[in-house]
Amino acid sequence: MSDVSIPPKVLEIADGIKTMRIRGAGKIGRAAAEALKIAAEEYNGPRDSSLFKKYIGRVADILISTRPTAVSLPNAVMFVLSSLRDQYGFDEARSAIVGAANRFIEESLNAVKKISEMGAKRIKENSIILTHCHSSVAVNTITEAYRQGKVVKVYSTETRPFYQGRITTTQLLNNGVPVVQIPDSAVRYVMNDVDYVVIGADTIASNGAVINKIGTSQVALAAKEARVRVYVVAESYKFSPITLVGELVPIEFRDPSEVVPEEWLKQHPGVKVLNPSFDVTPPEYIDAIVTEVGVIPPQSAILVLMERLGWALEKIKQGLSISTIRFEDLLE
Ligand SMILES: O=P(O)(O)OC[C@H]1O[C@H](OP(=O)(O)O)[C@H](O)[C@@H]1O
Repeated sequence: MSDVSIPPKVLEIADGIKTMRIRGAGKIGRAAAEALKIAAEEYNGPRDSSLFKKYIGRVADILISTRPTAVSLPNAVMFVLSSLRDQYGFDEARSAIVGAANRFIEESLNAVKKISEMGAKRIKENSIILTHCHSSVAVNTITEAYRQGKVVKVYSTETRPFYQGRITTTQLLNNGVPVVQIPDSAVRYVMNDVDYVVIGADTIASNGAVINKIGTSQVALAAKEARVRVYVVAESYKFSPITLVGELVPIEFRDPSEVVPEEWLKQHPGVKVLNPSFDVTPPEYIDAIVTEVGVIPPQSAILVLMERLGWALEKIKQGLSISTIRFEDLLE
């Protein structure tokens, strides 16, 4: 069965996520849904539902293994796969995957729009905002607040080592928003000037802790010291069901060459480099999380999990853990 080949476009998406050509938690989730859709449409094996499900499971496993931290990835995959029913024949199974993938992508884009509108409402006139890394939800929220005439300036951190902050800076600039690029180390220096920190999230734990780009917790610490409000803008599929049963969110560590050039490392062979991609900001450092289902205090994260990801909780209760799951074995 493993002979049924996986379409090159699907492998290209998986590689794009791994190498961060495709990045940003929401985009990763939508790309995974798109990949499952392509895999279903271009399946060229026998028209047998159990072989098809096993093949889709194999694709799901490849997608999930690309990056570990953003829960939007496994949540998107689980959303699409949970459309399969035991009694489905081949055609039904194939169209269930395509339909669910389309639904995920559409609902995801709608959620981003809704959050931007709700988030912009929380910003007062004449505000100075600081953002960290590149979150498409944060960029949309800030842009919407700017269109409503509320934003006078945005500080955008460069976000070493991958410099996603430069994407934020150029996107805001293209949207007409006055933006100032700062190095990450200047966050505390400017914080007394700032009215709001607006950031995205890769994963939100059931206790309201936010896992976001490395450096976020330092930004939140500086904001707390200066009594600046911190808003997290994130879709409900960024809430992690496995954290409800005590599992930790895995933090991704990336290659040392993102931090220092390989040439420099060769010249200094004794130097060890640590390159964590994400950190954890505790709920006490966050004023509100803006989701498409409402604005909540971080301590209410569990309610979003119950309301939006009840289907995933059912699977977890049955003993499934997304971090150890192999969809290929499951979908026989
Ligand atoms: O979904 P949106 O809001 O676009 O992004 C959410 C988060 O995803 C990004 O991770 P990476 O750059 O893929 O490591 C950043 O940490 C960003 O805050």
